[in-house]
Amino acid sequence: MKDRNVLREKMGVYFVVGTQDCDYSIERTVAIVADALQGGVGTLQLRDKGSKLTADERDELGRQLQLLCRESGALFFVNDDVDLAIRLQADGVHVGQDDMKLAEVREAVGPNMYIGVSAATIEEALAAQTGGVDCIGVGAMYATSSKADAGEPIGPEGLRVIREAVGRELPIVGIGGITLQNAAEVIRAGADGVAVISAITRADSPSDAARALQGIVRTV
Ligand SMILES: Cc1ncc(COP(=O)(O)OP(=O)(O)O)c(N)n1
Ligand SMILES: Cc1nc(C(=O)O)sc1CCOP(=O)(O)O
Ligand SMILES: [Mg+2]
Repeated sequence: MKDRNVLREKMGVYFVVGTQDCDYSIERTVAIVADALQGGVGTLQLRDKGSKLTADERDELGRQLQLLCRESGALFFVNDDVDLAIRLQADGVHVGQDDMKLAEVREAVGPNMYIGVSAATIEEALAAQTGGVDCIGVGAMYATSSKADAGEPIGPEGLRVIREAVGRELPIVGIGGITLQNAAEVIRAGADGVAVISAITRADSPSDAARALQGIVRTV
């Protein structure tokens, strides 16, 4: 059953990943996720943008990652692919401004799946809130090399004005270029958590990186 407070808590360290972030290797992706979950990742999003996987391979990867999440008590989200989220009965699905519209996603997934939407402006965030979204991914916070079509960085000030506009109730994560060095200012600007790819996939130890991010989120 959906619970906004559980979602807010588990979004503290939100790990977004696909094989394209892990040398296009399914085994490496699974190993990095397993290690990162040990470090305290509370939400995992499968974001497969590589198109190098067959549909069956993507489903199987999703199943493996979902099982790891269940074992560690983390939430499992699917990016973009609403049908995959439904097939796996994921905890949540994330869509951007150019993906399936929020109302259609809700119609497709029903009332019990979390829906996250991307927002870079107050207008986008308020439209998502009015449409009944469960959480927002705000970005790009900083320059990122993990998403070729990320927009201009909005920085902590961009997130702060979105937080002011939507109020305290709606869970928000910052995303895009977030590192151990700048995560604190994202939380201080009003985010409930940080969504990252490279801060974990490129760390020597994914679990240590996740643990360090969790420490920052909890103490700021
Ligand atoms: C938590 C979170 N926030 C934002 C995004 C970006 O979604 P989108 O704008 O649809 O871009 P793609 O990820 O699909 O390239 C996200 N995935 N997760
Ligand atoms: C998936 C994604 N969405 C973004 C947005 O701005 O909406 S930025 C981004 C990539 C995040 O990767 P990294 O932590 O390595 O910068
Ligand atoms: Mg998308």
